[in-house]
Amino acid sequence: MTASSARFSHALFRHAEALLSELLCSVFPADLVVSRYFRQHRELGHADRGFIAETVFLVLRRKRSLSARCADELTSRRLLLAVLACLQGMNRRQLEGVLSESESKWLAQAKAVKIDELPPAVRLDLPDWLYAEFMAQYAADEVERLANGLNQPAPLDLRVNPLKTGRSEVLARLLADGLAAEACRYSPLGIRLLGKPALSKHPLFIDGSIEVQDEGSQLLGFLVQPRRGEMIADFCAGAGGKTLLLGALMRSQGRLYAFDVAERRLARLKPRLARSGLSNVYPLQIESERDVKIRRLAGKLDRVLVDAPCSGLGTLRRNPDLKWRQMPASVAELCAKQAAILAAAGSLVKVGGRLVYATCSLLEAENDAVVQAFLAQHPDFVPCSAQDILARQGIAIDVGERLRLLPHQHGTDAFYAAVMDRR
Ligand SMILES: C[S@@+](CC[C@H](N)C(=O)[O-])C[C@H]1O[C@@H](n2cnc3c(N)ncnc32)[C@H](O)[C@@H]1O
Repeated sequence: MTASSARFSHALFRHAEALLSELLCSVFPADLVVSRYFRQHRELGHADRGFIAETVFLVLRRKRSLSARCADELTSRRLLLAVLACLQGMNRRQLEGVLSESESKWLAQAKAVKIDELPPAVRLDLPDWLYAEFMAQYAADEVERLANGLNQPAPLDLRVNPLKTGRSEVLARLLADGLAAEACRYSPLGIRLLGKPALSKHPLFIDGSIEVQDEGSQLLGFLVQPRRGEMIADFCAGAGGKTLLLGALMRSQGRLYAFDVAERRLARLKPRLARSGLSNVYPLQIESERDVKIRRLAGKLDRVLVDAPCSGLGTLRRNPDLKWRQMPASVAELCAKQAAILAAAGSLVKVGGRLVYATCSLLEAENDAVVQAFLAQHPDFVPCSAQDILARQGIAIDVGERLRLLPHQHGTDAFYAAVMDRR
């Protein structure tokens, strides 16, 4: 039994069932649906929300193998019962009051299903097309480890804001507050929490000393390696996870443009900027990568980060629903967009400047293929070793030229990055 299944009650089951039913027919990302559900049910406390969210996310992660257990009756209720009994280890006595007589019999059969005998894509909870992609890219035992890594929940990582404080001060404060935390393995500014505490009211969060950011995402900022006083663009800034790090590494000196096509996302950067104490960030909504507003910057920027819109399949630990939403056709559309954005972003880089292309995808089509095509058309850009750039900043990681972070190897979300300097 997990810690959270110890909280089980009929009322919580009903909430999990209602939320899962919404999730299974929603066109919106799971995290949005879950947040909306909790806003509508303010009576639920932090621990109850934790139980409900953890349970429904586990169903989303393991939906394919759970469906194999549910056989012909695939309802939210059965998926939930299967997750609680087969994966959370709850017994009949604990499920008493929820289980009907006929469900008891069915659950015994569901538990008896031999997972090892299911086809690998079913057992690993991957859609067939994604399993085939992974098998084309990795050896079979690596696919097994990768899928298992992607099927784990992600830890909660923080990034310390060096404009406000230092990592050891933050660690000491968190420990004094009773929060289990440790320094991250690679990022010099990273802290990994060992639980999932609510942080939005913590004084260190409110005063901008910390931000929530996966350690892998932090490493992308170090690949850009911004310097004080430079002109830099975060081309796909979104809500600014990486913008804030770049600005802090610039010590708030110079000019950092935060472009994005999505006004809603850039709006979420504003309160974070206010907390961060940065004064060198210029958010700018653009119509597209060809927007005339950015043409005047052609050839003028020292560094440009392209954190490209992508399938997000490297973030399955946090967004398990993505693997059931993405399709080869949606990935093909993204690849065309990525190529167009990279070409536009590259045109802003000055001679001697740096372009970093990054995704949180695991697919070669969104990663190396996009970069190789760009390099073939732009001989003035030369690839640089990600490993060397990080080593020069005291970050020891064995990745080679292109950064490829994998959950089961590095404990981060999966990220890809290529660094190209313009000659
Ligand atoms: C991977 S997300 C960026 C996440 C962000 N960098 C962070 O660290 O929080 C990709 C972003 O690209 C933006 N985007 C999509 N098409 C774009 C385009 N043509 N030009 C610039 N940004 C674009 C999306 O709105 C989205 O915010």
